[in-house]
Amino acid sequence: MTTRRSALSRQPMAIIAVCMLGVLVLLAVFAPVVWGDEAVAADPDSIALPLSAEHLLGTDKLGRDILLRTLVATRLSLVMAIAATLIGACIGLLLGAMPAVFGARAQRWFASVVSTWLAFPVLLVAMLTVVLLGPGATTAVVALALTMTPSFARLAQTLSSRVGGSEFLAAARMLGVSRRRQFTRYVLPNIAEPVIVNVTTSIGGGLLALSSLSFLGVGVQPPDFDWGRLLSEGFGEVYNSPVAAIGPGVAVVFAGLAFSMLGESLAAHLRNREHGKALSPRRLGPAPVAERPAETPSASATDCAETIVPLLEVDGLSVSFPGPDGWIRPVQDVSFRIAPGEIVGVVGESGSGKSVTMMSVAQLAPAGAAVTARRLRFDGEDLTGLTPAAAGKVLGTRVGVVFQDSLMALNPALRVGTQLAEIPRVHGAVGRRRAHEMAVRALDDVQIPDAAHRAQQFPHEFSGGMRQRALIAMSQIGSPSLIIADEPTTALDVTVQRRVLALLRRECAESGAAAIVVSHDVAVLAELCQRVLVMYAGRVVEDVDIALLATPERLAHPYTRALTASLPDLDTDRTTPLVTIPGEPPDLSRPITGCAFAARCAFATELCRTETPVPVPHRHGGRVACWHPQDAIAPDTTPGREEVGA
Ligand SMILES: Nc1ncnc2c1ncn2[C@@H]1O[C@H](COP(=O)(O)OP(=O)(O)OP(=O)(O)O)[C@@H](O)[C@H]1O
Repeated sequence: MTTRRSALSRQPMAIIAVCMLGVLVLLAVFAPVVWGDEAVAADPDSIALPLSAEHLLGTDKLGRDILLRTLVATRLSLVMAIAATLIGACIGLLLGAMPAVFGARAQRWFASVVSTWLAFPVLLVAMLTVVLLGPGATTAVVALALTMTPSFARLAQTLSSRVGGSEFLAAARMLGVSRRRQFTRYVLPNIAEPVIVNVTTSIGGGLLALSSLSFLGVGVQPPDFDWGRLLSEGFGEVYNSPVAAIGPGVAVVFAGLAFSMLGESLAAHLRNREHGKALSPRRLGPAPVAERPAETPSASATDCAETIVPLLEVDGLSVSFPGPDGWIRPVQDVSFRIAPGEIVGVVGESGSGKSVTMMSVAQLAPAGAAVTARRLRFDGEDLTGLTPAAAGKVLGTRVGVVFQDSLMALNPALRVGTQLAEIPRVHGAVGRRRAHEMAVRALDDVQIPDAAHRAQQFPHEFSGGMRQRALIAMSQIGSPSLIIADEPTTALDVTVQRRVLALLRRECAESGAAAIVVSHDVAVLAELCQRVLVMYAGRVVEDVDIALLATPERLAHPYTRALTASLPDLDTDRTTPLVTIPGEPPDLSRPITGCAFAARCAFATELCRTETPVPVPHRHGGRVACWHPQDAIAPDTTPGREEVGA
């Protein structure tokens, strides 16, 4: 709550809006008390006076001071606008959000009522109300509330439809939570914020609408007066005293602006909060770049396959996100190479930075990420220092990405075939018909039955496995040299997983594309990959031949050993509890001294707690970043490590 208040109080627009509202509230409370009598008492000696020092806005035809009347009218004008908006919002919320806790039939009925109501012209509703109730302040409030109700209902309907289909509400229903409680505890809190923002801005609009009604003579009736009434009277005298209409006019604009600005500030604040409570990068200073000890050769320079020109070469990749207390560093000094046609796995505990690393390589880092690298080369082209947009252009169709969540990765509003065809159309300047043929062929290639028909369908009409295959087809359609698959089978059941994996392997074999496959699943990687990068706390701690995962005693890093024992695979008995690695991964928002795994490692020494190990070539043929590698093949003779011992 403190954060929320302080974040809002940093917005200049919010400060101005609150000051303006403060003035209005003071006037609404005190003006009628202080100037109430003066504002209504006629003075025959001061009839229709022009502006003067005594009467800054002149007087009306009964000799009353127009400025004082404007100030006194603040209370009635605000109360009416707020009341009408709140009534409209409450009825709208009931109509729009209540159906979420009833069945689909009720939702359809309520949706029809709201749509019909929305179709009525606003003026017609207002006129009808006046005809039925007769002119007056109450009528104006009712008329305004009735015209506001359907738009609030539509907003609530849209917002609550997401909650209506949510699993937590379904669970509440199953638990027998009453409808009233479902509405107040489950639906309302989840739609409250945007509704509150809308109510605030609507009060500004309501003020204008009420003033118009009073101006037209169907709102507040004498002897009562609001700003609209005063405007109407002022316009009546516009030829004698043009300033008479200025006061109430300015008041309406002032109050309308105050509410609109407050609403906008609230909306901006909520938008910012969606992106986390992070400090702005400007306040945080430049993003940190991981230092490499001077005497250590670059990991990529000592990497395997020296003779092969790598397809992808990543050296010293670091990714940071602005956080509430400083930079969060989920990826630090990551280096690796991928040879053409090679399939490499990436494994590590949740939060170890696998996805952020690979998405950063593909120039798809999440918004707000600060990505730096000493070297980033793809297919002979140097991407170092390019903006993500420029690097993304270079990568074009040469990198295909298979995302984890196929439902989120596919555009729900476009047919699957159209989405696939978009790639050759945009990147290959291929004609519409040819691009569509390519899309159908790509779907057929990934064994989607009746591909021509399926291409016409929307993503929600596909099963999870089919969507994932469509994503693989999408990643292939541009004939990429590298596929980055981020947990491509996590959401699928075991049988479908195997089919999707076989497909991915076949696609890579046929096209000769290299692939990076991020997964929690050792079996997935074992079926696909030749090599695996093991990540811990944002660093690659071991780079090892996939075959060694089956023989943990030959793995060098204590973390890799613990991880292979803890990760489930396709054949894991899910009814028995999984082995867990004792301890917690480190907090990435704090600087880590030494090896990040030291606190959880049985072999850690003082050196591990003070010096960060970098990946160096190891006798198992890969690389390992550990002061005490554990493989039992031969005693550790790595220079500089003898004195530490295991
Ligand atoms: N948009 C973001 N803003 C701030 N921090 C982020 C953001 N995205 C990721 N992170 C940070 O990066 C860390 C690594 O995330 P990443 O998704 O790469 O982990 P992962 O190893 O792929 O985990 P998982 O296997 O659960 O997907 C996260 O724990 C989080 O702290």
